[in-house]
Amino acid sequence: MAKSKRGKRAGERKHRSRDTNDDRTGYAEIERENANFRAYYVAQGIIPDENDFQRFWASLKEVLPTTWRFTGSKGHAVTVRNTLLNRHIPVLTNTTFEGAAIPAPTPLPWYPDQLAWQLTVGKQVIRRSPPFKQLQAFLVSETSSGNISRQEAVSMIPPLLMDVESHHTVLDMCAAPGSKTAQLIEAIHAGEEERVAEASKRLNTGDEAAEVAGRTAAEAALGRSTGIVIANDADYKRSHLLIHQTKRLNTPNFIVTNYDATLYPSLRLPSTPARQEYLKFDRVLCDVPCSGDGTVRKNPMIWKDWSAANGNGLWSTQTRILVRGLQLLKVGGRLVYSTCSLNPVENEAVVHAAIERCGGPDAVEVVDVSDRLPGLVRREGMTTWKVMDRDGTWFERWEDVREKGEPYTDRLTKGMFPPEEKEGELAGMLKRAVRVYPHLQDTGGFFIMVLRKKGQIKAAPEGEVARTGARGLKAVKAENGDVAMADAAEGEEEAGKSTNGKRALSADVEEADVDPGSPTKRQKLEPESDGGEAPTAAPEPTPDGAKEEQDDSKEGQEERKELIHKKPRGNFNEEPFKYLPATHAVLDAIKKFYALSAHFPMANFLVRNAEGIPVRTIYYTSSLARAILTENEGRGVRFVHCGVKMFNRQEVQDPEACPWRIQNEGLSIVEGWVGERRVVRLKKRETLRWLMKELFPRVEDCGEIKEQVERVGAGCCVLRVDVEDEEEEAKGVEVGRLVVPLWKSRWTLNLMLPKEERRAMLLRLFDDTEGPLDSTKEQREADARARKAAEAEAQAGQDGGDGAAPAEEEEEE
Ligand SMILES: C[S@@+](CC[C@H](N)C(=O)[O-])C[C@H]1O[C@@H](n2cnc3c(N)ncnc32)[C@H](O)[C@@H]1O
Repeated sequence: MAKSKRGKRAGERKHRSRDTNDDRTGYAEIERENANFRAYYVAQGIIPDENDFQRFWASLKEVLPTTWRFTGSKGHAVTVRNTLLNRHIPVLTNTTFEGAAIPAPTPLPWYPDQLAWQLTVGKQVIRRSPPFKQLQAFLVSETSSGNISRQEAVSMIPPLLMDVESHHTVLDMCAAPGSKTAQLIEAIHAGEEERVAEASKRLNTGDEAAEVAGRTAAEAALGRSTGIVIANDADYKRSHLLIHQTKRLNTPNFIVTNYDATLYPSLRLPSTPARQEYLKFDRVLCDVPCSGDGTVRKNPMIWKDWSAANGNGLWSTQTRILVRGLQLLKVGGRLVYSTCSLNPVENEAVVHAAIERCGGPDAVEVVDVSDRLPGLVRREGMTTWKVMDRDGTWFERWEDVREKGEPYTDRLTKGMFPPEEKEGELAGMLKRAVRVYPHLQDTGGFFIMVLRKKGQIKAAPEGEVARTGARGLKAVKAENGDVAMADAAEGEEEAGKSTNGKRALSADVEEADVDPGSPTKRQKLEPESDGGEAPTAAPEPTPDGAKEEQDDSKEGQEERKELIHKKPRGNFNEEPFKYLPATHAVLDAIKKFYALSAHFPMANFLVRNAEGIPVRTIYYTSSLARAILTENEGRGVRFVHCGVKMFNRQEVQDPEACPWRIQNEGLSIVEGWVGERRVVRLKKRETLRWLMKELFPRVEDCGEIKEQVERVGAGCCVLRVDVEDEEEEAKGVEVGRLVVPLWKSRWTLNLMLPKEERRAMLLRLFDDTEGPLDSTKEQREADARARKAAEAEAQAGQDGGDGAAPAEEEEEE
């Protein structure tokens, strides 16, 4: 039995050989071996059993399976997943290629609801086997419409261990490109569809008494999530990747910032005159920059570039990010620290040092997650390891480094070493880490540790100077094509600079004086240790540091003055976020036209210009996002993004039509609150197919919805699709419940869907591989004739023509 399993596996491998799978230019030539890399991990004893190590080492040379997640709200993700399950999997099962059995995709056993999958066949098979080709077309189409996200399996683990709830404040400190951020956003919105449906039924039937007592935020009464995800990245350009990655999630509970996470500022919240409140987080993710050697299967360049110095050089930044994360965490809150590195110096050593700096196990504990994610094969954390200097000298204890003196004391630091008490509480806690090795279940390598803050912390200064900083930081390709930063020239930096000064990697640091309670000021207060003395405790930044905000010295007053009307400095070019008054005339007109429910929070709309004028686009944010943006306005905070496009201005000639059309992005937020008079209901599958297929279908051909669209009149309305087709559903093709903005011109209709989404839906729901039809010439001519007739009518003193239908695809701002 075991033999036949191995045989099959070998067959699979045959199809995943580098020749067929690895098409990336030049990668095939890279030698997949590095004696130093191997010797390092043998010496570290990360996998003590020799045979096990051999398997581990061999697996690093294998090409990684393709893995993906179904994304978006759970209901939607499940609908798209069902197409894979019901339409593709039956055909793919028992497929052969050149006489060998080809494995169908399988769900990752530990990922909830079968929403993450892996495929182990090579590209050649995919290209040449018809069922796999069809699968590929499905994956490509759903990826381009944002329903599928390609993500490394192991990279999906950290957000699952964060236990995010809908009211949580969540900080993702090193977030770009944002695959984990997307999972955190999904977690914030989990269960929302059901809650909103229930609230909408309750409030729209006038049962206002049923508004939940004690829940003050407008969202809570509407069933919407009240939490927020703040995603941050030090790299300004990469912070924009976060906007792209999360675009299809259309969340108003989301802010992107651009800071060096070691210096992340305390953000203000609405306060009383007596006390300034600051934002603290229920959940923090520190998915820190790392050497990335766990991603070597995907990034073969690591075979060439690997060096122990990479890991040593990152220890200081990683530790400082983690300490800052713990400071920003609420007491009782949960922080996940993760890397795609196998190196204990970047993993257990960082957590160990950070916990010690924050007051030890009494203040911060490691959470035992061994019973979580059943099906995920893992190994426990390490409690002993050694540190290797870049010249190859190994050290078992910090004392040995001190004995040898320079240059080692310049390059290594005490915090890189394991706990002295091997049986102590901290060492015991380090075992609770989750180490995932590539050979355990055919993945990349990953490290995860879940921490809980037990009480207020006062972070001690860095006890030892990590003198491994470098002037230049070399980019190392890491997971998701991330650029992880590793030291290029370890030890080149002057002694001491990397502790209190900023590393080359740091974001524009000028903004650190945004908040008197920011870590920069704190660090200025921290005396530089000579490497052996007991560190003096430095207070945790605000809110405990709110006292500093009350500093009435001349210096303090000057500092506060400076904060007013400050602009973020450096390469930062973002328009301001200006909220519209709820009574703004434009909002009033919108409210009337769409007959918006009185419950909809009209105070949460913003525009992106300094004057606060609705020119082209109106965005919507959650109430908490509004509180954060407005409280920190003028403080120079580097906010990069917030808000979902809700209304776009459209030129219309019909005076009855509102020029502000609902955007597809914002529709799911507002649709439940749009009055019946601007709603059209569709029940037949064929009507939907036709509306998707035709770019400009004529009103007179609308069949079941003709009367309704004539009734709503010109402008934007909400199309509610609720198709019941048992026959198709039995074949696994669920339409589900859909809501789409529909533009009604005088003679034609236009479904306001982005092109890729329209294509993906045509393929998924109707097996249509051609995509939408441009309106036929005939139809254009008919439209032109109709327009002419309308003009003639207008001239004759009757109604004017209608505005041009908006383009099919939403334009970018
Ligand atoms: C491992 S990647 C993060 C991957 C991301 N969490 C995901 O799942 O898509 C590390 C990120 O940290 C950023 N980074 C590096 N140094 C940083 C710092 N000091 N503060 C904040 N971000 C930093 C890098 O630009 C990079 O995008």
